[in-house]
Amino acid sequence: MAPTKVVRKSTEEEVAVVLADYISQRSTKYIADHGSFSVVLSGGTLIDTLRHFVSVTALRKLVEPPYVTSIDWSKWLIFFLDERVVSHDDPDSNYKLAYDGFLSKVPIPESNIYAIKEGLSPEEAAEEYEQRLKDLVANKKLRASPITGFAKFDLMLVGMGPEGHVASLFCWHFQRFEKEKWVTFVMDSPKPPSKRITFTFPLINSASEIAMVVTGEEVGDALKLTMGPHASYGYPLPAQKVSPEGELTWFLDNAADPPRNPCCIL
Ligand SMILES: O=C1O[C@H](COP(=O)(O)O)[C@@H](O)[C@H](O)[C@H]1O
Repeated sequence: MAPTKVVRKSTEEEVAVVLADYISQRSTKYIADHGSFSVVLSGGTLIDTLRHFVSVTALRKLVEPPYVTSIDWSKWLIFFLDERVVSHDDPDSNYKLAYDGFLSKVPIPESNIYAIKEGLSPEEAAEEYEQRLKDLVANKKLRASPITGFAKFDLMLVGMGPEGHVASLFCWHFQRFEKEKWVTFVMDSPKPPSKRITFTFPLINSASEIAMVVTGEEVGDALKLTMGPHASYGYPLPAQKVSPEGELTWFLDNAADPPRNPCCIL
């Protein structure tokens, strides 16, 4: 396992700037390596940060020069770390948030965007998404981890909830212990809407690289627990179980991790 890196910036705006550069570099690297760049998006504040009553995604710098023209978007493959079981035009849909703030502004081919299938039950939607991932691995559109056999995504962009959840893997829910399934479902998410599908930890941790993008003071307490000296004791928060085969980089702002209490300097 590669060491964890921490990139801390004063403001969320500065985080958005370094994050765009980081993603652009990874895009170049993975396309040169195997001809495509598989990116997994979270929902929540990663894709829809409410600031001054305006929705702005942490990926907003990617849709501006120089990245909007310098990145080879035709080689990107987009997946969703978790999704709410709602229609694609529902305001709760992670796909809709990602589409409105990011995907509609860059020329990623529609056929490279792997959204949840509409009109299925949560269980059916999870099975259908898992099968689609397995087919992509079988057809060599996605790589497989030589260690776990699960799909190996190039980059996952992961947010964290104020109580330490990641994807739709919540503290007191059994889904966080899943070992076999690639994608599972949730019927009673404590954060609405209740019905969701989500990547499991074995799939998440098979990734080449994970960027944890965590900004804002609401997540400060969970961040202290996740990255502080007692991180490995007791009942770990879901965020503490993020441990990819490849590199893990935390992108933080001062609101999440104030400098007077820098729990996160490794
Ligand atoms: O419900 C969700 O929550 C997590 C964290 O969201 P945040 O708004 O607290 O950052 C998010 O990563 C996930 O995709 C989403 O469905």
